[in-house]
Amino acid sequence: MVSFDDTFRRQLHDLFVWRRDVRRFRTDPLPDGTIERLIEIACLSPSVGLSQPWRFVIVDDKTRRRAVIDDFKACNADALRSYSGERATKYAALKLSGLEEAPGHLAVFAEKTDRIGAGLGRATMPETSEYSVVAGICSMWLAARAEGIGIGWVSILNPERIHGVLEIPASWKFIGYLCIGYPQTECDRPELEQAKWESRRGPDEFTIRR
Ligand SMILES: Cc1cc2c(cc1C)N(C[C@H](O)[C@H](O)[C@H](O)COP(=O)(O)O)c1[nH]c(=O)[nH]c(=O)c1N2
Repeated sequence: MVSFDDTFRRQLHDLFVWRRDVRRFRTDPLPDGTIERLIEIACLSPSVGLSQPWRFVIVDDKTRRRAVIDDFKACNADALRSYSGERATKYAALKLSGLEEAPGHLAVFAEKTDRIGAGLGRATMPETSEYSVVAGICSMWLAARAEGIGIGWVSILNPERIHGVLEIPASWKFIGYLCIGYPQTECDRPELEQAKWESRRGPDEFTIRR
């Protein structure tokens, strides 16, 4: 049996508050095996029917990394064009990926056709495969922060191009691209809040009763 005391619960709460989406990384390398260990933690996460649909691609190859960075730049330029006025000025000033500096790159996919789990829980909601993979990413995100490692999720990418760059099986669905490394700074507020793009709102705004 394992039990958790108040001290642990307070620390866990601090972990939730202090986990950040990190875009500003130090360039020093991660100790060998760090990403593999974070993947192990992700694999402890809940998944629909225990289907474990997560698929991880550690991207070390410089040419592929460069192609991902180029894709980010193209997608980010497109995104900027969708804003105008003050929003466009603000958007242009945001740093929305740490792809250039982060020592670790990890692409995450969902395999929706695998027989693991025998389809349990997915018949009416096939999207639960993707939800399961996101649950895995969240575990990894928190576990990393507990060791002072930052993760930044990059979604400003073209999934088809990422598939091509990484030569990924067609049945894997792209979920997200993670930058992993040591953060330059720590903060208890999202960077988008600090940049006055959006602010974190209270749960009352998102909760109803029936
Ligand atoms: C699915 C998904 C996709 C993205 C993100 C998150 C998630 C969950 N976030 C990070 C996002 O901006 C961030 O989580 C919020 O701003 C809240 O900040 P903290 O994570 O609390 O620091 C994110 N950030 C960024 O700079 N570039 C990106 O492309 C994305 N994409």
